[in-house]
Amino acid sequence: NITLKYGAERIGKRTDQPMQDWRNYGLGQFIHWGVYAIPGGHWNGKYYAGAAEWIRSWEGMPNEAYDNLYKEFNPKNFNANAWAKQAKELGAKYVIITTKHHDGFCLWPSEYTDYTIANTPYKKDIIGALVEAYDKQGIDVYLYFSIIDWNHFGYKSKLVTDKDRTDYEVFKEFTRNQLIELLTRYPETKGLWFDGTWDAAWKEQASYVYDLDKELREMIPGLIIGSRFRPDDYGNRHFDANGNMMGDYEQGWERKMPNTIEEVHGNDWDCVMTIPENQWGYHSDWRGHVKTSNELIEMLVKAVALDGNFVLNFGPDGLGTIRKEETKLAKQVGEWMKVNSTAIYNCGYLDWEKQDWGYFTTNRITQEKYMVVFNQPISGVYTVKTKKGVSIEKAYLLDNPGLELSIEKTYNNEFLIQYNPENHPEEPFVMVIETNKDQNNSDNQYLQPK
Ligand SMILES: COc1ccc([C@@H]2N[C@@H](C)[C@@H](O)[C@H]2O)cc1
Repeated sequence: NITLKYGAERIGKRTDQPMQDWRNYGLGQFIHWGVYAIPGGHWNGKYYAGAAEWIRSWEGMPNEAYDNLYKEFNPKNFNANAWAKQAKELGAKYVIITTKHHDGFCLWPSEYTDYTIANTPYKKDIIGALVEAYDKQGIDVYLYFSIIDWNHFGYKSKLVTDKDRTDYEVFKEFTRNQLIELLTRYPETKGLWFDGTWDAAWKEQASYVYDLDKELREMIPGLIIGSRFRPDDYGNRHFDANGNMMGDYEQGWERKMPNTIEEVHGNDWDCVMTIPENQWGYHSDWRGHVKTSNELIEMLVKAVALDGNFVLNFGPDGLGTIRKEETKLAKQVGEWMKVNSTAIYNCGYLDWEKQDWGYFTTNRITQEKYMVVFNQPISGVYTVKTKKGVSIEKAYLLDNPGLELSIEKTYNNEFLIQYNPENHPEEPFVMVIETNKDQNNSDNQYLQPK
């Protein structure tokens, strides 16, 4: 190990209640909304093939044109309560909302720039309305904040000249002011989801970011910040020069998933996922593959089975409407969650060998074990390899506990559960398994979920 002044502040997982609550969410919702939703991936009749929230960087979109779009931002269909209600029905336990994306447009009336919602025809505080609406639904609120800010004169991707450096100092104070402003205005905030921290300029700011991180955490005890925020003494993000994770969970899985528990290095982590292949902000013409509910459910279960959270993104359009494809998927996933969320909420990794039929999850509080089935074996035989001395005594469907499934124990301590449904299930289903080691959990000493 080398000595670091600005390396990982902690080795190992946080064990405080706010972090345990975060760990037990399972499913979250991402909201990407801003002025980029007005063009929705098109300009002058031309189609922008990139991610819609990046359209300002496209040569087909003059900066001048983009930077004036806010003057027509007037989402007359915006209804924060409707969004929060839909998220509740989806089964999301937390929401991450873009306060400011790379374009620098602020969805709250920041006093540190004029480029905010206050100077649009809409005028009203979008973030405040969303925080209140989601809070009312009992959904914890996290704020996305882009360090990159194309609108601020002092933002630089790299520091070359002395003027770059003096301008960047102004930008650093502006960034600090906005973050303090957000946590002051919205003290219900449970955490910050930083993005746009890959620039060389930012990677040189270990000391400033270390102090800012501390200052923000002092403002809201228990505040949760991921691994994308701080650079260490050598400009490393996510993992410091000693390989220790900085921040409270790994933000390394954007539009991708780990496949093994080893890949998550024993850390907490989230996977943030788009419904189309690569659109976070609203694009009116999704091309390529659009994920089905069963694909999204499998990603959710896979994330939970590997001790992570799955955060599904929604990109409302320029008038504040959540598009029909997203509404349909929210309903489908929500219906599945109504029946099966027992295998998701408060659940995580079970260290039994992964089998082809699907994923194991286990409730961290009750130790109850689940098999979430995606690949029904033609044989009707579900193989389960437990740990030494652990035998399966009972197996049944989560949504039909009365129907006990037959279990055979083989000579090498494998268990074969037999299940042949008369008709092919249309979506993933959950089996509950009870073992000889499952003591009566009613009096367990673990903290109860909130
Ligand atoms: C390839 O570089 C990037 C940079 C930023 C992103 C942003 N992170 C996601 C969470 C969205 O906000 C996307 O715009 C994606 C890809």
